Amino acid sequence: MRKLAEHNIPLREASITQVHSVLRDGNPLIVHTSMFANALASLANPKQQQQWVPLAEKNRIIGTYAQTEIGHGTFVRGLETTAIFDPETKEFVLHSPTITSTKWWPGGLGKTANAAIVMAQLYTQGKCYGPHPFFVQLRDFDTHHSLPGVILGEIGPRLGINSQDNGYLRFDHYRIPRTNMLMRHSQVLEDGSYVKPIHNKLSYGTMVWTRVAIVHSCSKKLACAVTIATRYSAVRHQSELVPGKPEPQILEYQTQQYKLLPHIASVFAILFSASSVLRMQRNVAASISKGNVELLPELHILSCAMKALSSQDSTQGIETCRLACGGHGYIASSGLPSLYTSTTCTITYEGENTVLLLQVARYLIKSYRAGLEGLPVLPSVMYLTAPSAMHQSPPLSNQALIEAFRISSANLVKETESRLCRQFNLEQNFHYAWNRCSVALVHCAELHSRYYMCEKFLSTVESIRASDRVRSVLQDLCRLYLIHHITLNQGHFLRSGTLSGVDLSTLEEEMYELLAKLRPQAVPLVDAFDFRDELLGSTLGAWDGRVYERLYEEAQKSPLNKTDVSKAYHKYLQPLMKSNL
Ligand SMILES: CCCCC/C=C\C/C=C\C/C=C\C/C=C\CCCC(=O)SCCNC(=O)CCNC(=O)[C@H](O)C(C)(C)COP(=O)(O)OP(=O)(O)OC[C@H]1O[C@@H](n2cnc3c(N)ncnc32)[C@H](O)[C@@H]1OP(=O)(O)O
Ligand SMILES: Cc1cc2nc3c(=O)[nH]c(=O)nc-3n(C[C@H](O)[C@H](O)[C@H](O)COP(=O)(O)OP(=O)(O)OC[C@H]3O[C@@H](n4cnc5c(N)ncnc54)[C@H](O)[C@@H]3O)c2cc1C
Repeated sequence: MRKLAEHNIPLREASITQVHSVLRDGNPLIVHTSMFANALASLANPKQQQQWVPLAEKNRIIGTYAQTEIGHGTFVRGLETTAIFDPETKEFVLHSPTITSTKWWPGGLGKTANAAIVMAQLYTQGKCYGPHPFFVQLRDFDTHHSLPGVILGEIGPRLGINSQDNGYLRFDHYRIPRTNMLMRHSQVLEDGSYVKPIHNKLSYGTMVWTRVAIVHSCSKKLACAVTIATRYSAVRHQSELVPGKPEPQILEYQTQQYKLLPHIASVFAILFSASSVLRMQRNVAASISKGNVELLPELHILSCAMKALSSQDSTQGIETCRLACGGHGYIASSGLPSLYTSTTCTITYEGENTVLLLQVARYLIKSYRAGLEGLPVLPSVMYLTAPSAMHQSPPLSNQALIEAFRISSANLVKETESRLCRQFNLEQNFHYAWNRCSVALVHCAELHSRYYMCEKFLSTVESIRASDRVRSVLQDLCRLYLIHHITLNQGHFLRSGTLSGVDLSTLEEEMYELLAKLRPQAVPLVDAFDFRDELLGSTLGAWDGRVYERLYEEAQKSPLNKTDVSKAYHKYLQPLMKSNL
């Protein structure tokens, strides 16, 4: 927190800096500095901001974002916590009517936070207006005791991020002033009348913002993992490449290069996509403050798409890096296990990936249908019904590969939409038909999202200001990324007829050449991420390459090594040895 102040970084931007990486296994303040700060900035009106932001900036108020309940995470409209307006006292009464309405998961909620943005079903004048955000004090600001009517606790150990206190929360007819409803977009007036927002999903804004922050953080996490695994692969010698010759660095094996280099490329692909979504988010935020919400759906879809892809790619990439380090990848001091456990949760939180991809698919199908009818569609999906430009680029050039992605994605959407129509004719119910097509719909969303990421990677590399040599390495990396993802998705390209079997063999051949060409760049590329050793926190990935010494030194710190003979020997082992069992 001192570093944030020193560098003049506003609280709500902390999560897209490296500050949180210092505490890699999560920390109790992360939701305070990210979602809570953002919710105040984007959902509170100016008066409320004056009241709470300075206190949050000074960490007098420490907040969390309490939305998910035991019974509902994905289906936000199904939340059960109620906030009923009482016009007599001009207060909202917060209540948790059922076990399933218990708030569950919020980071920092268990022991750290003394306040929360609570999402609850708003009732006024006898009508329910759906989930709305409320500023709620949970603990006394001086004693930190939970307040009467607030029942709080921690949910217990998790797969990872155990340095955070994820919590539960229940309300027993707990009263808060009317003015604690975050009123930037919708309001309840003193007489209880409800004022609608200009777009009914504006109260979901903090989720959109966090999804964008997650994309950024995923590129950092993956960058840490590839740095560790690549440096280690340059230090580690194993087996014989040529019988009788010295053991080579494991990075010499093509299979090892295939494990690492595509993920180094992926760091850039995610990072460039994150920058592009972040730019869009800033534009949309500026438009919203002028009352224009036209681009909000596009931002929602893009942030869902990029959050889903980047969390999946970084999680898989980190696991591949861990496996690429053999046995030493399994030891905690390698840093890889905690990178994995603190990244795999990004697949689930802030919108479970399948669910987010289905949001993207819904948008693709709607846009495809609108395009067919000649109705206006937003730029990112115009290609679904726009004529192909395949023939204009030299065969298998980068541009041709991007076009192949675009056409294959459009083709898949077209095919899936027909399937949806057929299914609808059978079922006579759109929702059942949708469910019967949902695996294919997720594939549509994945291919579209991959197309976007490839396109961003290529366009950024083409426009980046860099020396010719640096640009040439990035171009090779980008080419590797494109080919790698084409080979992983080859079925789609064959089905759309954009690439032939021969094309795919040619590309595969080129990929193997690229692996060899990029091998000497692997260490410089990860060194260029410029992580300090303290930040990587890895015995395998430190700058100086003293892997074995560091592993040995770290082992000395094991509490079991404090004494030669452990207490357990006297208590359990010796009796067992003497028992003749
Ligand atoms: C946080 C910083 C990250 C940095 C991390 C760094 C290090 C990591 C280390 C440790 C960190 C550990 C933890 C801390 C980090 C983060 C904590 C995570 C916090 C949470 O985990 S916090 C809870 C998040 N919980 C969700 O994420 C719920 C997901 N569930 C939903 O989000 C919705 O429920 C949805 C969208 C599934 C359905 O919603 P629905 O049922 O209401 O809507 P419906 O499907 O009917 O759609 C009607 C029309 O609204 C449109 N629409 C929907 N949403 C929109 C939006 N936002 N903007 C504009 N339009 C939108 C549709 O596109 C459609 O449009 P159309 O009609 O035109 O088709
Ligand atoms: C580490 C961590 C930190 C978190 N921090 C917070 C926090 O700070 N604040 C907060 O409010 N919440 C937080 N959460 C909760 C998180 O946002 C939810 O867990 C997440 O949104 C998923 O919801 P769920 O758990 O209800 O899963 P579910 O929705 O029950 O998902 C279970 C399965 O059902 C499937 N499914 C659900 N709906 C559909 C559908 N419509 N179509 C197809 N398949 C579907 C999913 O794909 C998944 O396979 C956190 C969670 C974790 C793990």
